Amino acid sequence: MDNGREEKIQKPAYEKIVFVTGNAGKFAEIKEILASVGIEAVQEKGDYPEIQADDLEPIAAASAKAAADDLKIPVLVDDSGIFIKALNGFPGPYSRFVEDHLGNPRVLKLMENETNRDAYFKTVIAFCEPRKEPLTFSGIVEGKIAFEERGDEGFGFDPIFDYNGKTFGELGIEFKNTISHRKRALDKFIEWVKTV
Ligand SMILES: O=c1nc[nH]c2c1ncn2[C@H]1C[C@H](O)[C@@H](COP(=O)(O)OP(=O)(O)OP(=O)(O)O)O1
Ligand SMILES: [Mg+2]
Repeated sequence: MDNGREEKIQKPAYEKIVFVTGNAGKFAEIKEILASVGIEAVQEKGDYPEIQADDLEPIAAASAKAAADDLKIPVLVDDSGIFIKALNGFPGPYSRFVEDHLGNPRVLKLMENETNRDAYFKTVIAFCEPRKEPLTFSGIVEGKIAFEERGDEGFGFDPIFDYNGKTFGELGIEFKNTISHRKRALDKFIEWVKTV
């Protein structure tokens, strides 16, 4: 069996890749997901500008390009957010600002009189090589905004995101990593990286 070609298809082209993020919770999830397919993620805490846009793709792409050109190495970035239906998608691309300035209790307050609790998390993973154009891979997971914070695992909005009766804060990273927006986006990146 001549599997020079087969091996190229199966094996990720990158055994090690720099992931640019200042968020330890995000990085812990990413590290585990990539490790499961034999890719070592190394965290780079650089803080690159995040442009303003209505959705996450252009934000992730611009950050990845800025980081790759500055560091002069291929990089991954993750731009994520929570989109609440009753609030017309808010906070979406402003999720970080809302986490920092309002926090979960005040998001719950905004949702106090809302019967439609539907929400989704979305992650856009952007990959960029120096002086090349970025590629993006997205994933979402649907759930509901809980009525109170529950569970202390995870980070950010995890304690108010209810997935089939339990919050991500209660479910923990191991389960979250099987169905999350981040896992779904990374799976698309992993599929792509096996083909290059
Ligand atoms: O799975 C998640 N579970 C709960 N909360 C989450 C999740 N994923 C993102 N989040 C929150 C964190 C931050 O408040 C905002 C994303 O902002 P985002 O700019 O992507 O991340 P960040 O500023 O924390 O780290 P960095 O830009 O350095 O990667 O949504
Ligand atoms: Mg950020």
